[in-house]
Amino acid sequence: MTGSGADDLERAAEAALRPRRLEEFVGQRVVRDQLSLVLDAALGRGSSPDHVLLSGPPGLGKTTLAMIIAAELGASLRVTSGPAIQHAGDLAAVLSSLDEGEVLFIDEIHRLARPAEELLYVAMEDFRVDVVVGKGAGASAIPLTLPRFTVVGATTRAGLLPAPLRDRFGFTGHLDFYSSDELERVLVRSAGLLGSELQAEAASELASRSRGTPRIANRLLRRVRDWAQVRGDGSMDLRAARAALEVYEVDALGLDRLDRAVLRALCTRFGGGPVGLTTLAVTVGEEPETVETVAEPFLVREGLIGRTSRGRVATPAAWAHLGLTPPADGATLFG
Ligand SMILES: Nc1ncnc2c1ncn2[C@@H]1O[C@H](COP(=O)(O)OP(=O)(O)OP(=O)(O)O)[C@@H](O)[C@H]1O
Repeated sequence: MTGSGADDLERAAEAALRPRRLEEFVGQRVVRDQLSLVLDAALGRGSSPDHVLLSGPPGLGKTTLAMIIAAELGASLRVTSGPAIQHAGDLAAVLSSLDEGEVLFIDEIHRLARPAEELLYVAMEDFRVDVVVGKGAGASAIPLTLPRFTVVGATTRAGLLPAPLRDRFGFTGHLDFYSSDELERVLVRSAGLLGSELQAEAASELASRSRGTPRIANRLLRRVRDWAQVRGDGSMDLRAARAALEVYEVDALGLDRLDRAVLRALCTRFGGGPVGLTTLAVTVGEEPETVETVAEPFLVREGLIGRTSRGRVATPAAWAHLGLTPPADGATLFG
């Protein structure tokens, strides 16, 4: 199976488990409560809600919430992404095709090309796009009025959004990592949707090793189901969970191969740091953005990596987790 085929299967598997309504959405209590207020008020007024910006590391539920927003509003959802919109005309075409009350989801909104971003400012504020007709001196801008719509933007890099764009969102929700208890609830719910029973001890073990991320929890659940079916007796118990985690090299803290590669490079190649993101990424053979948005948020949250002005540094916990001894001169930033 080609890479894209495997990705399609993964996406289909994810879609089957995705919560459809706000009450099915586990955790993120503050964001859910705030969002519920915005949506209920808009529904009460019979109008479109303010534009919504959702930020946070990958796999925490931004896309899921965008779909839930449309479902709660009874509106259809249009999906696009920053990278898919290369020219202002691409965005103008999407915007001018929107119907009244539709929800436009723009994933990775921080990657919008500048001209498209500036067109979006006016569209979000005034529900208008200025369509340029003609070229050079004869060119003229014709204002095209748009129906009311709601933009839901998602980003893993909120800091990259220019203030004029960020200011046009009436509600901003930041999704943070989930607790083990919350991930257990995600896992039990997903197991039910898969028609399997996940034993409590197995749920707890998987939750503690899913890096605070529902996407990872669901992915590990499917791997445990595979193991139980192929090498076990079919039950998703603690034995199946631990065996599957072993096969997929997920350690006791929930670190996967990339996480450990980053920590090991930091400690063994750079003496614990400080080292720049790009240098670290090249050493582990990944793009800097992958290391920064996929691996680091969890490693920093777990107290294994520190981000300093001079670069990334390994904490004593990182050396201990890898079973390594820090440099004798104690030169690490953390004493
Ligand atoms: N709060 C939640 N409750 C239950 N399941 C969840 C929750 N959040 C996410 N999930 C599950 O995790 C999967 C990934 O979530 P989602 O695609 O929304 O993440 P994302 O933040 O948009 O990721 P990315 O930034 O990579 O696009 C979903 O398919 C969904 O099944």
